[in-house]
Formats: sequence, C-alpha cells, structure tokens
Amino acid sequence: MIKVKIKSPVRPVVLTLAGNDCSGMAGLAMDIRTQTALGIHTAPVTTANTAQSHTGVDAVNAVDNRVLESQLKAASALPFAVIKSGLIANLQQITQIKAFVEKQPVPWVCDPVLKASSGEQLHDSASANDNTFNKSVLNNRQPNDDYLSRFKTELLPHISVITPNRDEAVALTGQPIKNHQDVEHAAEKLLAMGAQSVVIKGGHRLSQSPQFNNWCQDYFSDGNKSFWLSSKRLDTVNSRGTGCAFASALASALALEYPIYDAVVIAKMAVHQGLRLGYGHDLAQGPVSIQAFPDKQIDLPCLTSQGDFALESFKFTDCNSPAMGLYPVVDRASWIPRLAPLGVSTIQLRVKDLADEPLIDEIKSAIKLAKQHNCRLFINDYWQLAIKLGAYGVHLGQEDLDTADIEAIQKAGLALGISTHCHYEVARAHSYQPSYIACGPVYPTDSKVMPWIPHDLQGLSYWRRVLNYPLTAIGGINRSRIADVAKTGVDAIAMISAITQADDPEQVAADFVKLINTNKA
Ligand SMILES: Cc1ncc(COP(=O)(O)OP(=O)(O)O)c(N)n1
Ligand SMILES: Cc1ncsc1CCOP(=O)(O)O
Ligand SMILES: [Mg+2]
Repeated sequence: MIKVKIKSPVRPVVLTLAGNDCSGMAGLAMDIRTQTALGIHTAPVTTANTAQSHTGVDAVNAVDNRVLESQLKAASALPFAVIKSGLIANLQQITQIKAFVEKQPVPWVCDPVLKASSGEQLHDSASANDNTFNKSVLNNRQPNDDYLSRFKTELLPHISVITPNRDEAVALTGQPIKNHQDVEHAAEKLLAMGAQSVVIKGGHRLSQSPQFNNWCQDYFSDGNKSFWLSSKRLDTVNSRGTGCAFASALASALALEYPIYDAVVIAKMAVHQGLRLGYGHDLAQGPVSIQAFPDKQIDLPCLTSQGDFALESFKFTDCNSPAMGLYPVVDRASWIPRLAPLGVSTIQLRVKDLADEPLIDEIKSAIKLAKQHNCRLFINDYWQLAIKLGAYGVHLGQEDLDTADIEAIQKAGLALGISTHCHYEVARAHSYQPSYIACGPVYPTDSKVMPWIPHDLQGLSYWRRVLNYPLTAIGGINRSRIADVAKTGVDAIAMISAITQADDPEQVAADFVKLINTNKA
C-alpha cells in the first residue's frame, strides 16, 4: 500500500457547551451540524441530556457538576477560538461556567436558552444535582427568578455576544416587547447589564406588528453600532433548532476571524439557508439545515438603521445592458472623449480636488461629453449635483449613504452604484437594490488609503457567487491581473491608475477592452 501524506486543512475550534437533544433537532446536534457546515471543528461539552421529540420535552437531565468539570478540562486542551453556549441547566452550572469563561481570552457567544420552542422551561433553579425533571415538573416550574438573577449578575458581564429571542429578551430585561423601539430598548438594557454586544432575534411572530410578522427582523447593538437585519419570513414548519443554529453560525464566523458586524450578517444568511433547506420526517416540525457557508443572494438580509422602514421601496435602474465592461474612474471630464471611442461604455467622474464653481463646471462638462459619446457617466460623491445637472448615475461610498437622500436619487431616475468591502456593507447596499455593487479592493492599491484586506480572486469569486446584481471589481487591477478578474464573471472592471497613469492610456484602454471581452466568463 502506498502511503500518501495529506496536508490536512486546519479547522478553527469552537468549544460548544449545550444540551443534547435526543431528537437531533436542536442543542448539540444542531450546533455540530451547523459548525461543521461552516468549516469549524466543534468541541461539544454536554450540559444536559434532554429527552425530547417533535411533540415537546419529556425530561431534562442536567449532567453532574463533576461530569461538566471533567469535560471542560479535557476540551480546553484544544486551541479553541470561540466559546458558544446554549442550555445552562442549573445554578451550579452557572457557577462552573462563570469560573471557566472568566479565565478564557476568547469571545463567548451565549444563546440564553430559557425555553424549548415547544414551551417547556429547560433549566432548573435548584442549586444541586437532583438532575432529572420529567414532563409534569417541567410544565409546572415556578418562576425562575434565582436562575435569571444569577445568570444576569454572574454570566452577562462575561458575554461577548448574547443572542436572545424576543421572549428571552423580555425575561432577561423584565420589559415587554411590542414594537421596534421596545426591541432597541431591551438591547440597550442588556448592554447596560454587562453584555458586550447583543442580537435580539425576531424569528418568533409578534401579533401587534404586521412588519414583525411578514419579516424576520433581528436587531444588533454593541453600543457603538446598531442595525436591523430583515429577511422575508419563509413559510416553513421545519424551523426547529433555529436559535442554536444562529448562535453556532455566529460563533463559527467569529472563529473564522470575521469581525462581529459581518459575523452577524453571515449568521442571519446561514439561518435563512437552513430554513430553506430544512427537512421533516412526516412529523409536525423538522429542523433547519445549514449545509454550507452561505453564498446566495436569496439568503442575504437587508441591513438598515431603522426597523420600521419601507422595505422594498427602492429599485434602481439596470445599468448593465449593454454590459458595463471596462469602467475607468477618472478625475477630469477631458478623459471622456479620449476613452469613450475605444469601446468604453461606462465612466466614473471622481473629483477630489475641486469645489464650488470649478467642480460644477467639471461635472457639467463631463455630463455633456458623456451624452455626446453615448457613455454612462456615474458621478462619485456629489449626488445633489448629479441630480441637478442630469447625470446618468451616482456612485456612493458607505459614508455617503449616511447622509445622501437615496429616495431623491431614485425619484430623479438616476442609476446608483454602491461601494462595499464586507458582508455588513453588502447587506446594507442590498437594502437599496442599487444598479450595481462594487467590491474592493481586489488587490492592494496605491490610489486610496484603505484599511481593508484585499479580497483577492477567491474573495471576488465568492461575491460573484453571492450577488445577482451587476458586480464591479475595483482596486489594484492592472494588465497582469485583468484577465483573471474578467474570468470571475464580474460585469465591470473599474480602474484608476492602470489607465490614468499609463504612458499611452488610449492604447492601454483599448487593450483592456479586448482582454475583458476575450476572458469574460
Ligand atoms: C466602482 C467604484 N467602486 C468603489 C469606489 C470607491 O468609492 P467611495 O467608497 O465613494 O470612495 P471614493 O472613490 O470616493 O474615495 C469607486 N469610486 N468606484
Ligand atoms: C477608489 C477605490 N475604491 C476601492 S479601491 C479604489 C482605488 C482603485 O484605484 P486603482 O485602480 O488605481 O487601484
Ligand atoms: Mg465617494
């Protein structure tokens, strides 16, 4: 037999504390399936063995504290990058887990599992190891003030991200939730109680608000940044384990080193995928099923600052027929007659050194020349002037989105392009349904100081898979890279320096048009 040495890929480890659900629909089984699909190695630490089926929870058997202790000790030998927790079964476990997490220098994603989706309370407020609870006990539990108060004082201050659903947020904060504002207040309260960040999940229906019912809206806040993620509610019964899946996907994304804002978007996408692909066994309810790192626009939520906004109110014109192709980004109108006759159909005017009358004159002149040459002209930054002077379109960065009147741009009939660099920004751009989305930087660039790690071809291909929007690649693209970029299937290739700093820009642009045409996917 020939032995082949295979170089194994490294999978980040998520140390996962949760209950075992013997029906395999939630708890550790869901955590392991979700994390595995996202490229993570799970170190599963059992807090309880629950006896449950699709009809409900029959018994919760918390593991003995020595059993939990020995698992924590052994599992921590692995180089885990994140801790994820689900069911913490009793007061003793709160003490043990606090003692464990406070020593760990890694993020902790805590899903405060208080009830099963069938309604039974899953934890006990007794302190010791009388561990078995049958159905009648579970249904007749007294209010769990002790558990909640110890959870809040001992655990909350150590939690990096807490992911309650609305009922759990109500139980933890003691405040009712009837509308978007209540959700935002509950999040503020959880932050004030010590959590570093919070996602209040909106999967459960809430009768008072039609928007809550037609859309699944989750709210994130870390005190610095707050946003809503909205996805159309899917009509499925196969939604068991959604909470575990969300927290597991979030923990996985953090373990893969995504920043928290992107990790929340990725988790929302993963759960939407899981709901689409959920399965049943001819029973009332089956589990969600996350099968791969999310890479489909159908799973992408809309990201907005307000929960109460007119979803689906935006739709910008298609700017990709005929195909955009080479997309020079230039600083003066005089480039337009030089480039347009070479087969360049789309140009951006990006002026950074003019103001007042000279700026207005430059934009006016660019619009006139673009019209003469039948060229689609996007104006960078100056959306008001673009509307006033009648440009074809506007290109906006993320900071511009904070202040621009997007409705006015749409009403004026202009096309809209938006810059993005990550999941958070792509989800934000998606809420405007722009004419194109730009992804960058693909490679390191000298034309702009940027804090972003370049996507490279792999990252660009990922965004090509995700997005059905016309996709523009930008950043560091030059002669040696343009063919590979075109092969990813992007619709437009934007460039500054490779054209504007070339010795013979016309020759270079003509070559690039040909290279794009011969290499496009
Ligand atoms: C096609 C395209 N993509 C991205 C950018 C960057 O735009 P923005 O984020 O507004 O930054 P500045 O260009 O204003 O520095 C772009 N201009 N074009
Ligand atoms: C404005 C901008 N936004 C993302 S990368 C970039 C600069 C692109 O310039 P170049 O094509 O010279 O790398
Ligand atoms: Mg700009």
